[in-house]
Amino acid sequence: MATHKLLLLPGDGIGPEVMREVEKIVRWFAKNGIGFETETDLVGGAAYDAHGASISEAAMVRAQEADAVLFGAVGGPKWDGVPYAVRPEAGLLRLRKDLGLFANLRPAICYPALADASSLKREVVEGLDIMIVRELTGGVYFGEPKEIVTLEDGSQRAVDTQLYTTAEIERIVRVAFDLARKRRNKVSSAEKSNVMKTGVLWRQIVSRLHKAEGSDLQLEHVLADNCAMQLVRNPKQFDVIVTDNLFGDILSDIAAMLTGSLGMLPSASLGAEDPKTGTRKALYEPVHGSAPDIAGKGLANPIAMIGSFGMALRYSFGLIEAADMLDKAIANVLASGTRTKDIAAPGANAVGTQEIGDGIVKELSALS
Ligand SMILES: NC(=O)c1ccc[n+]([C@@H]2O[C@H](COP(=O)([O-])OP(=O)(O)OC[C@H]3O[C@@H](n4cnc5c(N)ncnc54)[C@H](O)[C@@H]3O)[C@@H](O)[C@H]2O)c1
Ligand SMILES: CC(C)[C@H](C(=O)O)[C@@H](O)C(=O)O
Ligand SMILES: [Mg+2]
Repeated sequence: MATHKLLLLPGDGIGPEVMREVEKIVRWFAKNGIGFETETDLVGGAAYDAHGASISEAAMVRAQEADAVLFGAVGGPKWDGVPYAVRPEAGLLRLRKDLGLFANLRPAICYPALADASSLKREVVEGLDIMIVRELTGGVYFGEPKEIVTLEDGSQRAVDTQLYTTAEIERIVRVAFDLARKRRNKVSSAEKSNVMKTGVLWRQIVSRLHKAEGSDLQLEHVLADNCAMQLVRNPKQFDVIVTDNLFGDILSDIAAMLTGSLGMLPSASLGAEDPKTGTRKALYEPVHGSAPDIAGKGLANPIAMIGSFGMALRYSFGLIEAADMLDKAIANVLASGTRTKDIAAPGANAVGTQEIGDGIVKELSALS
């Protein structure tokens, strides 16, 4: 039996709570013929408290050596005063950058049972299945200079730099084109070419690549602010949305609410394929954060985290049947009315984090 090496980085707040539920799923698959070898390490505030850094060098080595990293969430008010370079979120940014995880796939799928849990009307979201492809290692998150400078008069000036190169744009657009070909053949490219030079370059490159390599696909350019509005007005017009790091961060939180809750959206962060081995570095994490307002109460929805493991089965291990089965198990649990508070109907009884994990394990057994 092949054994897949997983590094689990639960992190802070609800991170460890949702990771515990994934571990139940991993154990179920291990018992049923898909072997996983897991290691666990610290990241974020938990790593800062232990080592004074938001990820240790040893954990970075483990991440480089793993077949896939499962990441919970980092951050929280406890670390508000921590210096920028070692704040909890820096650990996540370092993992993305050092592992070269430039392609962040954030699927927003409205499960049939949740069409009434969305912020929007049932008919607007029923059957929704869109894929946001977010560039993850460039843009304003990493551009230099990035600093706060104190001026002569004692006042300060803060600078962040939005920077993109041709190569960075080309590789993320190719990921979006490839995904669209397996879906509904439509790509919407979101930027702000009306005010940003990076947006102008982005649009030029998307148009050029479309002509040269993607003429089988339908392409539209959409300004990012309009894209945000259209996601709320009529999200089903989209198939694949490709966008930069910051716009992708914001648009995916909007998309999450179309599916019922931020606790529903999984993600895959992928590196380039190694031509020799055909493998790629990968990290899987929910789109949500550490949710300090509900942490420690057993209320967190673990489906975004469990769905992220499903993406690992699909994208890192090519276990499509297992991934489909996990999706079906999630859909069945939701259809049975078992819901955490964030997706429960008003007035309906909600269950806790653990009941969702247990319910999904039970469904997996029923389906197998
Ligand atoms: N990938 C990450 O680790 C990540 C992502 C986003 C934010 N953060 C960090 O998390 C901290 C808190 O940020 P925030 O409050 O702005 O965003 P958040 O995503 O943690 O929470 C926003 C809201 O969504 C709710 N929510 C989030 N996940 C949920 C879940 N699984 N089930 C039910 N409800 C859920 C929270 O209760 C909260 O009301 C910050 O330090 C931020 O930097 C980390
Ligand atoms: C925690 C933070 C650095 C992160 C981001 O901004 O990319 C988060 O919001 C996300 O969506 O993954
Ligand atoms: Mg975000």
